[in-house]
Order: sequence, then C-alpha cells, then structure tokens
Amino acid sequence: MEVIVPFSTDRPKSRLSDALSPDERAGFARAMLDDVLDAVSAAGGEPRVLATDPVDVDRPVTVDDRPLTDAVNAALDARLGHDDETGPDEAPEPVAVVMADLALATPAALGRLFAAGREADVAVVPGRGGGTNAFVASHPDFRVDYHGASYLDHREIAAEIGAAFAAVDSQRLGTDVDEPVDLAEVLIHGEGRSAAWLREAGFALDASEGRVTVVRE
Ligand SMILES: Nc1nc2c(ncn2[C@@H]2O[C@H](COP(=O)(O)OP(=O)(O)OP(=O)(O)O)[C@@H](O)[C@H]2O)c(=O)[nH]1
Ligand SMILES: C[C@H](OP(=O)(O)O)C(=O)O
Repeated sequence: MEVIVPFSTDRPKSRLSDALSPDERAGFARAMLDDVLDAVSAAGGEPRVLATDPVDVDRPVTVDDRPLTDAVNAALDARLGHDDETGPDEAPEPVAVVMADLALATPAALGRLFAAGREADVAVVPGRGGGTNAFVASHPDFRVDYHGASYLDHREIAAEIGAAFAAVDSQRLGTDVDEPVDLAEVLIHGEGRSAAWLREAGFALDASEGRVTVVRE
C-alpha cells in the first residue's frame, strides 16, 4: 500500500518552541520522520514523503508547497480520482496518509491500520484532541479537511459520500507529538531515533509531581 507522509520543513513543530530551539525542532522533526518511514516500510507499506521543500531522504519525495489540506487532496485526486483507465466501476487501491510526527509508530500498529483500511472505505486513527493522525481511504470521493477537530470532519465527509467508516483505536498512532508534555510519551514508549534524540539532547522524565513530564539536564 502506498503511504503518503506529509512533512513540513517550514518552522516545524512550532508548539515545541518552549522546549526546543528552531534548529533542534528541525532535527527532532527529522528524527520522527525517519522513525515513521522505517515503521511504514517494516509494515509492508511503500512510503512517499509529501514535503513543503526538498528533503534529503532515502525514499520517494513529492514537493508541494501548498497548505497541508490542498497538498494531501492533490495526492488523493491523483490516486483515488476516476480517470479513463480505471473507470468509475473499478474501486481504487487504498492509499494511506500517515503524519510524520507519530514518533511511537510501530509496524504492528500500522499493520492494524492497513488491515482496517482494506475492510472499510475510510479508516481513521484519531489523535488526542480530535486530529487525524493517520488514515487509509479507498473511496474515490474521499478528500480531507485538516485542522481543528478534523477527525469529526472526516467522519462527516465519509458519511456524506456514503463511505463505510472505521475508527481505529491506537495508543501509538493516536499520539502525535505536538507539545512539550508529549515528549514524555516518546521517552516512555519510544524505541527509535526520536527517543534517542531526546535523550542525547538531555531530556529525562520528571515524575516528581502530578502528570509525568520532561526536564532537560
Ligand atoms: N506537506 C505538508 N505537511 C505539513 C504541512 N503542515 C504540517 N505538515 C505535516 O503534517 C503533520 C501534522 O502537522 P502539525 O502537527 O499540524 O503541524 P507541525 O507543523 O508539525 O507543528 P506545529 O507548528 O506545532 O503546528 C506533520 O507531519 C507535519 O510535518 C504542510 O503545509 N504541508
Ligand atoms: C493536521 C492536524 O494536526 P493537529 O493540528 O491535530 O496536530 C489535524 O490532524 O487535523
């Protein structure tokens, strides 16, 4: 299955600016991208980075500097839209979109998403706060509308086009790393480059009071 991995190089991870400098945010975002690409490949997916600028990565890259929703919809148009060859009666191959900030992604978790996407027309992993961390779609009319509670919007879009919808419950894929508190999840559960990057940068868990968070030594 082709797996599109959107990746922004333009001021990435701005909500981590209290914890990381701009260069560090770029380095950490890249570590997360590498973890996601490795997990996708190990799950049997064929990753393609959809980036705002060229990225030096050992995988196919499409550069599209339009906003996220427009860039992903252009990719869906190309893969799910009808053309003369497939015709309207032939179901498109499922395509996945997996965000590059899912630092806890594992092949097993992605495999469950891919399997759900072979059963339903649209299978979505919601993030905390109602975002859309990953999905698989095979319905020709499914298009995205990111930001805000986009999980609810995508469920609604699926209903409007008559697509069979599945919510995929995944702690690992449901954890997108947006804010400093999310760094604790990476240190607790991460097994790849992102967790190593944080440890090398001096981050450690702080369980001294209340919700576990991170400190930098
Ligand atoms: N191709 C593309 N990817 C994007 C764009 N904006 C965000 N992304 C990617 O989409 C995923 C989710 O991004 P967000 O968490 O919403 O935004 P972010 O830029 O990573 O972080 P913030 O600046 O803190 O909002 C990440 O993999 C980003 O790299 C965009 O305009 N184009
Ligand atoms: C792209 C956006 O990500 P978030 O802002 O929720 O991290 C969304 O999932 O709609």
